[in-house]
Amino acid sequence: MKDYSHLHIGVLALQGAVSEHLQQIEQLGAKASAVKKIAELTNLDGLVLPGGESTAIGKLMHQYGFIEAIKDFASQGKGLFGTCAGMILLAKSLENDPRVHLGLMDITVQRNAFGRQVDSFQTTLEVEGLAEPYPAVFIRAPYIRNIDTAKVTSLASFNGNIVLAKQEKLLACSFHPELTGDNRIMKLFLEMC
Ligand SMILES: NC(=O)CC[C@H](N)C(=O)O
Repeated sequence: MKDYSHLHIGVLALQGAVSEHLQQIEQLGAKASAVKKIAELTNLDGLVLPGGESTAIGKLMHQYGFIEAIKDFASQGKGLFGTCAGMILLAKSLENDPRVHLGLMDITVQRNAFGRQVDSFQTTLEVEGLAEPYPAVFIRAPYIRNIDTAKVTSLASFNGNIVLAKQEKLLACSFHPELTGDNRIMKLFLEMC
């Protein structure tokens, strides 16, 4: 197994699925910390923005100064991985919502994009760079409507919509990679960090 013990990855712990991410990062051999204050960003190599409720997380991020602090973190070349609500937080624009939170990634994201009937589901995805299909769990998930193709690379699609994309050291996915035992997407992120 590859050694990631030199990496220290944070998980933004304002709301949402935090502990599963911490476990997955540790499973891969990196150091993992829950981040509740901006001072805890110091010395991290990367940060996961977890799934949850993007409006709630965004509000708390504004309240605690995380918007500026995370933009600054990204400008230092540190990695950011937005999963589900985290993808919404990274997006430069939202299709069905006037809000922009971090606005770091050149993608347009549609919230709750799969509608009510298929609220939550699991499927397998072909992912660029992975030899075997990846089991992906979607929970009231967003997807990417548009990317700036000069800057962003699509790594996986589902029914013609992008659900995993990368832009330099930013990674965003629609699904919850922390909810299956399969840590290959997290590993992709550690490689970027
Ligand atoms: N599982 C999730 O993170 C859901 C995201 C949520 N629907 C939102 O808009 O914030």
